[in-house]
Amino acid sequence: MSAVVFEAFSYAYPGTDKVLDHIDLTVPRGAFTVITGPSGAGKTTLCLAVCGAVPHYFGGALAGTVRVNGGKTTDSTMYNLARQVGTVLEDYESQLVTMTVFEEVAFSLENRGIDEKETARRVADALALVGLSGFEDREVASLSGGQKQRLVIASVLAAEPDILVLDEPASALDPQGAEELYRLLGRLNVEQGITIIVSNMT
Ligand SMILES: Nc1ncnc2c1ncn2[C@@H]1O[C@H](COP(=O)(O)OP(=O)(O)OP(=O)(O)O)[C@@H](O)[C@H]1O
Repeated sequence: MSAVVFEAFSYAYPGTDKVLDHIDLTVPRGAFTVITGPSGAGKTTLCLAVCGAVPHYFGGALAGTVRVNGGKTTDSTMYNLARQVGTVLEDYESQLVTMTVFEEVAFSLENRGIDEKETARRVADALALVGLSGFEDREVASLSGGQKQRLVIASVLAAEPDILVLDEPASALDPQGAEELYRLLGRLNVEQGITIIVSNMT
């Protein structure tokens, strides 16, 4: 079974013309896929379709289907999809909701009723994966932009998704930061077997 399959998928936001028109795309399990296109091409919308925000959050009109791990996104909830798909928005700072690094990664786990011991294990593992071990007590506001982005990646990894979607993750990074980010994503792909989908401006 493929990780993500778009089948003749078209989509318009409420009140707009089609933003995506008849997309056919198969992302095999374990792939590292880069979606490129100019500004306004629909890269963000495509990312939002994988995590289910399109159409669950935005509404709008659609045709065709998007399947994640075989199931249609429209048959699932965003909550259930979040366990399968970790999403890092281009404006990743908007995903940060707590004071400290530990709380940030623990937040969604505690909301799901995962016990303290398992939460501590997952937080430690996720922070280690992104190179933020030892940052647990740091205030989120004190981190650099790149560190904040890695914290968001750790927060979504703590849910142990098998697919990671990142919308233009390098857009706010300098060349060295972008290289480090892609090295991290490569490790997550090769060592953790996570399917990666990244959008990137051409
Ligand atoms: N919430 C929304 N409501 C209405 N139209 C939208 C919304 N979000 C995006 N659009 C429109 O959908 C089209 C595709 O936008 P999208 O953000 O997916 O493109 P993009 O390729 O990610 O662009 P960029 O590289 O500039 O971020 C654009 O014409 C945009 O104006």
